Amino acid sequence: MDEFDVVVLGGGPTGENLAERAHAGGLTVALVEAELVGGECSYWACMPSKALLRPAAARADAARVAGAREAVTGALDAAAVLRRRDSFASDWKDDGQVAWLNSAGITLVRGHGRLDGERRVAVDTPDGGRRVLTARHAVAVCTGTRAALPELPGLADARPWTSREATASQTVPERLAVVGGGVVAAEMATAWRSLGSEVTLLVRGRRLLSKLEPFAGELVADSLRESGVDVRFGTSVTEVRRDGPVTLALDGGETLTADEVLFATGRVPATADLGVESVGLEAGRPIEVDDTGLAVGVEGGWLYAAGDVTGRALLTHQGKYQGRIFGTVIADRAAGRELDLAPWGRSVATADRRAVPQVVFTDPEVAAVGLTLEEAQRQGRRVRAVDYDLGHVAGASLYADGYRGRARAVVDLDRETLLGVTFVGAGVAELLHSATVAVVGEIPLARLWHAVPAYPTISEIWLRLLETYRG
Ligand SMILES: Cc1cc2nc3c(=O)[nH]c(=O)nc-3n(C[C@H](O)[C@H](O)[C@H](O)COP(=O)(O)OP(=O)(O)OC[C@H]3O[C@@H](n4cnc5c(N)ncnc54)[C@H](O)[C@@H]3O)c2cc1C
Ligand SMILES: NC(=O)c1ccc[n+]([C@@H]2O[C@H](COP(=O)([O-])OP(=O)(O)OC[C@H]3O[C@@H](n4cnc5c(N)ncnc54)[C@H](O)[C@@H]3O)[C@@H](O)[C@H]2O)c1
Repeated sequence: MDEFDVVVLGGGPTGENLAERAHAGGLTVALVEAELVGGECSYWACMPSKALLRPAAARADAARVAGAREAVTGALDAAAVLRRRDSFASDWKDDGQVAWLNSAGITLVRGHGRLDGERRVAVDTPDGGRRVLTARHAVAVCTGTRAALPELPGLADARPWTSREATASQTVPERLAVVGGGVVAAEMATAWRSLGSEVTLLVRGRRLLSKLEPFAGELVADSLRESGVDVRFGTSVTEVRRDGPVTLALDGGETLTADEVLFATGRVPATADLGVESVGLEAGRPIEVDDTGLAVGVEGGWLYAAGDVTGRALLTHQGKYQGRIFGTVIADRAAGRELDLAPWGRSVATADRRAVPQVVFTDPEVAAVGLTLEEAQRQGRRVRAVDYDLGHVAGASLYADGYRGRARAVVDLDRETLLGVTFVGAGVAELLHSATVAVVGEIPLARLWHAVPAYPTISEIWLRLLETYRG
């Protein structure tokens, strides 16, 4: 039997960060990984998807500026884009990340791990063996999610793409059907259209990106349509059949034939085959945690979870944030050090509730942090939405001819601080951190007037939002 202070289950970005912080706090740590160290993000999610999207954005930026436009008349070189994507996915090899684990003093145990009662993890190792690890202080579950596929006749036999194939495909399908209206659907429709696929986007609901401000999905849908994507709202797939190409039966009675179909229909937490029943939790459900990472409903204060598997915020940077905080908490509790549990304190993941930033790398980009107007109103806050057309900002009009975009700030009228900010437009991704700082810092609008944006940058949107609020 192997004994460590901490056993981390899952070596994605969250598990790596949690392991590193626990080790830096003086503990011995084993990290159990069933596939590749680095997790979904490195090989089948953030990195390859953004590598697929970046060439399209670079080309579109140039094509929107007279003078540069004339220099970018050809199509993207799909083979070169896919090769660059491969290198960002490290050719699906994890040597670099394993070297980092070794240098950080963390013990890697390869294999599929399962909880096996209190403080125990049983690992099925690749050589067919079984290794039981025990944890003196904590087990941390960081196993992430898997793609969710709906129950549809014929789907399993039709070999649909999930986010994995959509980010790793070595060929560009001539016709691609995309099912879903969330972030994966919008980004992957953008990416594959830019590489030459005829894309049909089948959205069950009435809008794209429904968790964000409504104008975000509207601007992205308009632009997808202009790029040639056939965007169909209020459309559901009822049956799937593959005989060479794939044929989708749609609820309106029509059929659609494509070479590949991507189901981008959400995620399920990776707890189905994790032995969670052995500690009294329900398989297939997210592991709910408190703000220090402790699993709710498990006695003894030894089981932690972080990242996507908790369902708190399905984003790499939020998982890493939780990993940093919860790893430190585990080390502090083991050493008997006092925790700082006040909101925004060192030992609690307050930002998960108040200030989650996200960039959707479509064209236009969507960058948002904190609450939308609808969420703030649902919480009963006294708020006002301040809107501004980004195209009217001097820096934006220099950035692109006919710049199209919009910004919204959600102002807490009682405190005159910001609860949320959304920017939609080309090149807004790098603006987002300014908004995150304003929301996390609860900076009064009266003080924001003194944060002077450089002229002529897109950041002048801050000044315009403040002027619009003042009236
Ligand atoms: C297409 C796509 C694009 C995305 N783009 C972005 C983006 O641009 N920015 C962003 O912030 N987020 C993005 N995300 C979300 C991001 O990928 C996740 O939030 C992030 O990967 C979560 O990290 P994690 O460590 O919690 O889980 P994961 O990255 O899923 O890692 C979990 C690890 O646990 C391992 N594991 C699971 N079960 C076991 C077991 N029983 N035993 C041993 N090991 C196990 C898995 O093999 C995996 O390596 C994207 C997601 C998708 C699908
Ligand atoms: N740039 C980024 O930050 C980025 C990129 C990709 C993914 N992610 C994260 O990954 C997570 C997963 O993204 P996602 O797009 O897979 O999930 P999602 O929950 O954002 O969207 C799922 C979509 O599928 C639809 N859907 C669900 N079941 C369906 C069905 N049976 N038939 C038709 N449509 C159905 C939903 O209505 C929704 O539009 C998100 O939380 C997202 O934040 C982030």
